[in-house]
Amino acid sequence: METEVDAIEELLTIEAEIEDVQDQIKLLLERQEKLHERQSELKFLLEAYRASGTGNSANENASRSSSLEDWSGSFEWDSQADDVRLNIFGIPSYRQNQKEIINAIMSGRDVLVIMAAGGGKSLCYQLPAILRDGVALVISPLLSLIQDQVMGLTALGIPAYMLTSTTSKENEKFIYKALEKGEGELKILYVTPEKISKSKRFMSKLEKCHNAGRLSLISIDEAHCCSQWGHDFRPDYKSLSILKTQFSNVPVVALTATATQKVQYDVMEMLRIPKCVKFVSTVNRPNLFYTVRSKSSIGKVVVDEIAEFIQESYPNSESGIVYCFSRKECEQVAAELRERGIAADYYHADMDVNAREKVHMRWSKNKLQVIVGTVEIYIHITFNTQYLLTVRFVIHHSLSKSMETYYQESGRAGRDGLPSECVLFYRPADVPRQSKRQCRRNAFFQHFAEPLQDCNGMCNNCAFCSEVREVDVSQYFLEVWLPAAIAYVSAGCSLLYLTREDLIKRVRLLIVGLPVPGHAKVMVSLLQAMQENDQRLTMLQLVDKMKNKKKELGSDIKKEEMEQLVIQLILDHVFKEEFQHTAYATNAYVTLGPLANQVLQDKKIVKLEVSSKQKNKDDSMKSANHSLTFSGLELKLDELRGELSSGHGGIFPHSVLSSQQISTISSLKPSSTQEASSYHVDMLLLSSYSWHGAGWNIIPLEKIIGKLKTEKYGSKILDEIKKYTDSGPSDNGIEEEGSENRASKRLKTKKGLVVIESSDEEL
Ligand SMILES: Nc1ncnc2c1ncn2[C@@H]1O[C@H](COP(=O)(O)OP(=O)(O)OP(=O)(O)O)[C@@H](O)[C@H]1O
Ligand SMILES: [Mg+2]
Repeated sequence: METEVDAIEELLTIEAEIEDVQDQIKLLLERQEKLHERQSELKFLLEAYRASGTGNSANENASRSSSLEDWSGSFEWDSQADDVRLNIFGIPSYRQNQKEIINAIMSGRDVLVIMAAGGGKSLCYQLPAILRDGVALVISPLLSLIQDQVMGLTALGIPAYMLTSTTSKENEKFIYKALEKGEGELKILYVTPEKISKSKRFMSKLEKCHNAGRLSLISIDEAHCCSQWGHDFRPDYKSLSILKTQFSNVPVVALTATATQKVQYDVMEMLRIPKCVKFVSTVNRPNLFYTVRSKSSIGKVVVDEIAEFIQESYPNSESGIVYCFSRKECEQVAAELRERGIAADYYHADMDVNAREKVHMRWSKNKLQVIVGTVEIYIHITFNTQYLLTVRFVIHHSLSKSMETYYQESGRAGRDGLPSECVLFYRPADVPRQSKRQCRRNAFFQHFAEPLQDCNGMCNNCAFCSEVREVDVSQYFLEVWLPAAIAYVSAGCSLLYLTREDLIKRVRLLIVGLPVPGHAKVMVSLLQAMQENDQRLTMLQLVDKMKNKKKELGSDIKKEEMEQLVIQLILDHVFKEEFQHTAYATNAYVTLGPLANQVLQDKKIVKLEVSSKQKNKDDSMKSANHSLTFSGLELKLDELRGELSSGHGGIFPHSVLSSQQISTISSLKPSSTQEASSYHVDMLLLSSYSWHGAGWNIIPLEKIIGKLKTEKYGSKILDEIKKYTDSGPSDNGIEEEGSENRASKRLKTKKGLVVIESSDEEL
């Protein structure tokens, strides 16, 4: 005879099984979505092949086999490349894929590079540009980016020029002569895409350069601008297709930090490089700590929290960016941050050039700690990237327009590879899309179709557990479910004659009490009714309409919870989002999804996750304080690079010594400029973080910063080290650590599970 306990047990088993089935459905739906996406990409690609007449199996085979080629082996230019890398660029070792990309370009192949922001894409084309004979043409979307690159290269003694509206007549003459006649020293020439599409004169000079065999390579930076599917489509990038047509034997290198599969195909098609070798590095930025915080609906409270976060985490005025939704909001937030004692100013497209330049200057001289910018298109690249190298935190006061944009914007933090933070203030009302309670960086992996990687506790969900209570909103609250089931069984109903499905149905009917359907069902019915009347609703409109259903619901549910419910329904495929793009905005509508009927027919349980401990989030924010500050010798070297940069025509301090180089020098404390022993120093450098301290000062400075910088600044740097070491050990008597080590140790001890060990990414 079945007892009450048996029935409850069986009920629980069924519940678990149903959940399991639902999870599987969810996975299958996700898979279906991916397959659809891939299907449309392939169709698109085939069309493109047919249109450009390049679609034949030989090409496809060539493209496929290219990915099998080994680009990491030995090549004749290896030692020359190593020499340029270290002695001109001052870079001690390659990062992931850099060597392979350089080898492919040097072999004359077209290349597509997808590499994270700050991953080191520039070196991939700049190094071959130096090694190959002739002039390399670089197309970059913005003047400020171009100025930034040319200034950096000039500081390294590389003959780089730009041909833009700001180029002097004298330089223009020099450039044209160099292109036409090969006179003068010109290795890298930067232009905007408009130069290609609009200047016949330039194109004819370029043709002459090519005819004389002097066009060494063509590099297209921020290549996602080619694609209408990308977040920064630039019509002028379309005209770049002419380059491969006209200069078919010159290798084309397309580089971008963000490109979904669709965008990648678009870029290949647009630039006519179907046989290119593709290098996709992970989107992961292991040095960035991601936090999502709930955002108060009261503006002042949000600014209070931002100010408190900055002051507590970055007391030494480390730089950061705050992104806001509108220009007005930018100005307001900047003013409110100033009122709270933070050196902040706004930066947006409506400002005149002088005002913007002023902000640049104050920022570069460390007079401004925070730039408040708009999340509008281009902001992430309009700002001179050299200033961004030492950005320690990026705060989103408002959500970005898309995942790509968020990745780009937040990726402005920690471009020097050192620990940095990205904080997103989120209200469900901002946009109906949110990652579930899962690892924050998984959202990137999923979006860019990359296999999941370990977060290493570098986001607030993985680093700090928070208590989550699940509430069943499909019918009625979970708390009512079991007691009612027990009551039903106790009432003496014989359940033995019922099928499992019947059992569930009946128990549900009893719990629901028929006239009181759950919130999820009411919401789905409401949306269905609206759709039947051809009306579209945004999330806010839907939530608003739900307020009128209070009677039907029989209980109160807060607006925020209602918003959260919409999101949960989207995640559960009960609803789906539909985006409508206009020139100025993207409208997001909520529509019925594939599982809507399941809810209407009481076949699907919707559980709402309600965080019961807000405090955890706040604690996590405080614990996430792992700001990077210089101390001891690092501070001295930081001051020295400031002096040297202003003494060398106002170049960026970073061009003299990068923060990583400062860190390495402070750890290794070299005592000579040149090598005196036959150690395999590269190996030592790779492991320097664990071996720093007494005894390793046999490593010459030249091996850390390269010949060129050593010649220019070596004696001053060694003087500084000597002065510092002669003045005795630090006050507290503890062996000094590199800032990176301090930061990672702090992370380790505070959170118990965060590991940022030195890796091949870090030196
Ligand atoms: N192998 C390396 N080791 C150390 N630092 C490197 C290495 N390669 C590049 N860098 C440095 O990393 C920083 C970022 O490089 P770069 O500007 O090329 O990034 P990017 O990939 O073009 O990023 P973005 O998408 O933001 O333009 C620069 O300071 C560069 O000198
Ligand atoms: Mg770049």
